[in-house]
Amino acid sequence: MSSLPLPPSLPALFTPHLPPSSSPPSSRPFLTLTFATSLDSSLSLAPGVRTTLSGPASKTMTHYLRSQHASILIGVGTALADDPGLNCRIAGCASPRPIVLDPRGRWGFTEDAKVLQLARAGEGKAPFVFVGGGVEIDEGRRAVLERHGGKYVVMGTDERGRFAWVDVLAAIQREGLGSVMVEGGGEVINSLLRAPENELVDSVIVTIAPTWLGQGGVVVSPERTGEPVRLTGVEWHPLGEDIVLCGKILR
Ligand SMILES: NC(=O)C1=CN([C@@H]2O[C@H](COP(=O)(O)OP(=O)(O)OC[C@H]3O[C@@H](n4cnc5c(N)ncnc54)[C@H](O)[C@@H]3O)[C@@H](O)[C@H]2O)C=CC1
Ligand SMILES: Nc1nc(O)c(N)c(N[C@@H]2O[C@H](COP(=O)(O)O)[C@@H](O)[C@H]2O)n1
Repeated sequence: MSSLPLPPSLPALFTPHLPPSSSPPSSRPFLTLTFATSLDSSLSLAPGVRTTLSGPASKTMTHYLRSQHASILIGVGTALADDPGLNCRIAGCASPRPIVLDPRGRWGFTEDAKVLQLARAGEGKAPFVFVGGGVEIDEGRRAVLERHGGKYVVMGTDERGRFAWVDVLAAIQREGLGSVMVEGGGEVINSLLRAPENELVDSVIVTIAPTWLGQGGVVVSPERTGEPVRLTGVEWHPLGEDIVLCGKILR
């Protein structure tokens, strides 16, 4: 796979919004919430449809962000829709450990999944798949995952079949992963942006693409469980034709 060139000015712009390179031991991983959105707050044209929003410059930024996190997290909806690679394609950069939230065990991957192809090629890492306690794990699939260096992690779920975000972060911490970049999709982002879960978010980096996807898309709009969720300490960085918004959630 061809690698992306890293513009020398890029790291300095984003370092203040990324996990600190050295910090005292923390009780939970540093969490960066990052995604690309349209002007009408859509992540994709429709559920299950892979949709390119980022231009080349902001896509490179996303790969730089991947290199600066120990792990990258998506929901199973994104795994099924996008068959993503979840690696870092900047030459010489480390790739994060992919984590897929799959409480009901819906991800029927084979070894042709892009993330596993990349792991085999030494260009990425195999995923840790977080499944609910009631899931009957397919032993063939477990073997495929473990052969590539991945694994299933069994977690407790709430009455709606969801993981509590504090439990997800505790499990990530137990794996020795000190930071996580949450990339999507809609359900994952909306569940993390609502109060009180949004207290777990350390940094927000959003690529805004100059496009309206129209109705029917997967929309970022969290349930209103408290005050409106506002960012503070905001910076806007134009990258190509996109603009990248960085900030912290106002407490
Ligand atoms: N533009 C962008 O940056 C991105 C776009 N996408 C797009 O988003 C779409 C997928 O979004 P969704 O359908 O909303 O799927 P999703 O990726 O948010 O996955 C939803 C599933 O994840 C699991 N999940 C979510 N939150 C959970 C929690 N707290 N505990 C346990 N399990 C949880 C559940 O099984 C749920 O059904 C795709 O079309 C994809 O292309 C995805 C990532 C980034
Ligand atoms: N930053 C960004 N811009 C877009 O336009 C996107 N569609 C996404 N999607 C996310 O990236 C994953 C694909 O990753 P690979 O290129 O296959 O490694 C996709 O699954 C979404 O999480 N991101």
